[in-house]
Amino acid sequence: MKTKLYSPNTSSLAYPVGTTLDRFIKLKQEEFQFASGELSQLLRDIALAAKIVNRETNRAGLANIGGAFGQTNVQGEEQQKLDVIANIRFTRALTKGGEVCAIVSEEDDEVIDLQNGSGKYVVAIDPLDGSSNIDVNISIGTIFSIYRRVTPIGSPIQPEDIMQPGNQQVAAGYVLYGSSTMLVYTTGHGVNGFTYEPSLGEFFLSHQNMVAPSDGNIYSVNEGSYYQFEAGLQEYIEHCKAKLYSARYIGSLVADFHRNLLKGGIYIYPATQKSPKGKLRLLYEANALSFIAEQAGGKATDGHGRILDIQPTALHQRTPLFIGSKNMVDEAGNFLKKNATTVARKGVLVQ
Ligand SMILES: O=P(O)(O)OC[C@H]1O[C@](O)(COP(=O)(O)O)[C@@H](O)[C@@H]1O
Ligand SMILES: [Mg+2]
Ligand SMILES: [Mg+2]
Repeated sequence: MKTKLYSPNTSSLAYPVGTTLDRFIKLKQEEFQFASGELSQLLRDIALAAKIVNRETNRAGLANIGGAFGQTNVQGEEQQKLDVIANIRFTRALTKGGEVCAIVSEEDDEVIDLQNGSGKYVVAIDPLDGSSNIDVNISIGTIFSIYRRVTPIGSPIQPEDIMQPGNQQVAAGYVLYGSSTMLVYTTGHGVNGFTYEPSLGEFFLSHQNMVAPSDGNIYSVNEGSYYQFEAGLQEYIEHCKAKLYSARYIGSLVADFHRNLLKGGIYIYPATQKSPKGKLRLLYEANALSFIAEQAGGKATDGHGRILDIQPTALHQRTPLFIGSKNMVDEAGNFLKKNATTVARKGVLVQ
């Protein structure tokens, strides 16, 4: 019997599979009559740094750049050597690129003011996400958000340039250093993914117009903290089990998010007794992925309201995150609403 080879239906795709990231960015820019090209260049700068971090990640075990750096960051978390290296690589690329005036990074206590009079953009970045997974060879990532500064270009940076809600992002993306390395981004016109071909040193369009399934059967939450979850969430998790959903949790937000974006599912990092505001950071983790989720037709909340509408009040602010397939995020929210007590049914008090 002859085997029928799988061939994707490419008739609805606007760009050929295999278009390079550079070319894609250029073609996209041409679609917007007044685009100046600076945002395009900024995306290229990020892609370049991602290639370098990809190389460092791949050789971490050989080049003595795995393991702890020996210091803690502003959130009191132990920095890994690769956290520091990735931070240097991305901030260097953004500084040299010339389009950025300020950077907020997980690894820096304060805003990095680049003193760049012509920089129009502010970038918030988690240079290396899931860093506890580096030394055990499990997928890690980078997450970035891009904002246009709101005060006049050339004037000193002001807090309102930095503390913008996620609904003001002009672009956001992530890099997944996984079984292959991918860059996924949005500029508010859908979501596209590019796979890195290391021998050619290029990202190629592989996932055009990504669409999040509106339903799914994967739930991703650190169930080790179950006894610290509020009652409504405990009930939602039991509902997932009753429905025989699959539990999948890598412990790298980018990887967990990416899987659920492709397959359908929900990722939850809720408030716990240990972390009453959750663990994830609004500015450089939740906002970017929420923008991407919405652009792909998914949803992101803090369990109650839209992540992208949260007005930040602190640079390293944390937020609970419920993100992924729209119907699943809605359903989880309904469980929280139905049982609004913050007391766990089994276990301890959350607040
Ligand atoms: O171990 P936990 O508490 O489940 O936390 C896992 C979460 O923490 C993070 O690792 C935080 O990211 P960083 O590595 O950038 O600090 C997320 O990627 C991940 O989803
Ligand atoms: Mg992170
Ligand atoms: Mg990090």
